[in-house]
Amino acid sequence: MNKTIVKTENLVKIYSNSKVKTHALKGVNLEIPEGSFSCIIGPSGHGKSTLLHLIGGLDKPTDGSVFIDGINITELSNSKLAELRAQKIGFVFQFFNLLQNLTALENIEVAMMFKKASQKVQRAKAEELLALVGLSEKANAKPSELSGGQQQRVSIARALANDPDILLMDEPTGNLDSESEEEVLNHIFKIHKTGKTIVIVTHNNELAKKAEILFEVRNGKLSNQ
Ligand SMILES: Nc1ncnc2c1ncn2[C@@H]1O[C@H](COP(=O)(O)OP(=O)(O)OP(=O)(O)O)[C@@H](O)[C@H]1O
Repeated sequence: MNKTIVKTENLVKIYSNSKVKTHALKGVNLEIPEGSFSCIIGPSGHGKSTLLHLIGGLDKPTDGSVFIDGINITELSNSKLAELRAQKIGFVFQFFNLLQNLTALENIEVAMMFKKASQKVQRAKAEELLALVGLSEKANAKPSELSGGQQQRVSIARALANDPDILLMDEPTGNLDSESEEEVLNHIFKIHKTGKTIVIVTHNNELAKKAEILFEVRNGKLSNQ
């Protein structure tokens, strides 16, 4: 059994907007082993993205803790958290979030901005990652010149730029046709084989069937808790 790389303890998230309070997570405990492939499923609005964002340190819980590789990230300062996120976690979103004025290659290089490596080394790494997702010939294309599936493959390459241990994906195929979806999923499976821990929020039943671990979120709780 591999060591636990992600752990949550009694994770609670309440969004408070003026008069309305939404109890998005009501005490989630989970453990994810290093190198595993997990999916988070469940009905719309029940807390899946909230859980993923808290695991990745994109938002703070109202109560409870998130441990990444044994570090309680809920206790870190914002700058330490940003550092840990950059080193250990890659994110892929449904709508790609690429910078429109930059080429595919530059979008990947930007993610390495905070690294000390020379520009030459960063370019070589960006080229290697574009090749990994099968897009070497699109290095100089802007996002608007790429299909949805190709844009998502660039955003996966960008998420890998700092060689993170953990890849978190929020409905990575939610905006793709079935052909692009299959292509993107094949790249995700290939990346999993390199030893990365992968966690995907998805409504896609076929993808969920392939998960080694399935977490079902219902009404802010895991369905087995
Ligand atoms: N920033 C926010 N401010 C206030 N409420 C929020 C915010 N983000 C999410 N919520 C609320 O928290 C609850 C859980 O939302 P979340 O996005 O985690 O659900 P989800 O399961 O990922 O849904 P979907 O499958 O539709 O993406 C919902 O009631 C949602 O309206």
